[in-house]
Amino acid sequence: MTLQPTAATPQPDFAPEPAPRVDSEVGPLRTVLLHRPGAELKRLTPRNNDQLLFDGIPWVDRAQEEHDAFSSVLAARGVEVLLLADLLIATLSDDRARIAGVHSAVDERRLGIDLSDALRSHLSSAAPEDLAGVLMAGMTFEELPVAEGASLVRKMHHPHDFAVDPLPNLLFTRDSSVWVCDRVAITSLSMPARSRETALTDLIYAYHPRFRRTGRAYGAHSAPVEGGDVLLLAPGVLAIGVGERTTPAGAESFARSAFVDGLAHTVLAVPITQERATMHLDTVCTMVDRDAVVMYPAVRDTLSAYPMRADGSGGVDVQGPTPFLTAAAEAMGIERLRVIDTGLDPVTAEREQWDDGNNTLAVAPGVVVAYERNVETNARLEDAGIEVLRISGSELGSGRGGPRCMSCPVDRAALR
Ligand SMILES: NC(=[NH2+])NCCC[C@H](N)C(=O)O
Repeated sequence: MTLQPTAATPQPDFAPEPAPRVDSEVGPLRTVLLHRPGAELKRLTPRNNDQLLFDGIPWVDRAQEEHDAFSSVLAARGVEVLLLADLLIATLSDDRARIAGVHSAVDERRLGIDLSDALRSHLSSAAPEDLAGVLMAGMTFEELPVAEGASLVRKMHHPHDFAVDPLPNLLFTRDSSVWVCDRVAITSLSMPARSRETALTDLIYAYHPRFRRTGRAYGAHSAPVEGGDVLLLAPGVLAIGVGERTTPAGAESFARSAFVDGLAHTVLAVPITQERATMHLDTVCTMVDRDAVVMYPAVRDTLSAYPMRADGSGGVDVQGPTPFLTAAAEAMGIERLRVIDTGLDPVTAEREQWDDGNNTLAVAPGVVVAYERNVETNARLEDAGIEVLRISGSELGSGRGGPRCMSCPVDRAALR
């Protein structure tokens, strides 16, 4: 029986768009979320850059030029580029989003009651662009729109201290949300310098009209999982790096919730060294084709995995450890996962790994965006038949992230 709409049923006057989804690392990229670096980078100084997870002080204008060129390369390949600031500003025109946004920025433990009240009421009436500006770039005590001498906190802080911390790592949109199938997971970032980023992605996905129909993955879990650790090896197969950022509890909870939601049948937890150079799995390994990865040679033979599957009664069955490449191929249902042999001497390999040579963003199977500076790795990728779209990253790279870190795929076409 076909249900006929009653007169009271409002009819859409256009066919609804198919819901965005991401099932793989390499399916043709249709839509991606980037963040064009802005005023938040101007907050970096030699005194705070370590804490804010930058290895240098970027030249902001040049970083923006490099980023614009990155966006253009994607757009030229037919990718729709969404910019986080644009989405945030549009989101903040919704009053509920504005209230939540103000709440996320004002920390009573830092500001005390008087200053918090004053800042909340100021931000609540700010224009969406101005509120978005504060949410991203933070605010110093000197910039507080509150009369001098209003509170002890105000008097005793240095004018350049942050009343609201800046978020320079917003640039790395990969980490603060991750799409699995047709759902988005707001991650749980482990470093204090980044934890507030997810308040912004949470707002965007909750209130931006574009994502009204998007469901959530990973729910309100809080065990640390960062998107840079999550690789969608194939539909239904995830690899999750466990190291400096994602914890064993994070990987296990993410797997459990993916099984419950029917988003994956196998999740491989992959231990990675807990150090700055390898803060996420995508710093040592990214997919460049349906069945191929580029991998830091030093981990090629040692990377292992704990395969997790649903145990049939709501829990997680854990196996391993076993070699990563074998476990991945088995879960993906392929004979073997090809590793593009970068054949580099250990010193060149270490230098190019540090400069995000292994951190490529696939725009289609066999087509990746990579930093041009990693000359040797890129040459080997091309020898293996991968098309490399080079971008410059002399300034962008100072935050220790490459094309994959700087992008969050929102929609990829299915692999055939
Ligand atoms: N997916 C990635 N590898 N992201 C890189 C993040 C870099 C950032 N400065 C951090 O330390 O958190």
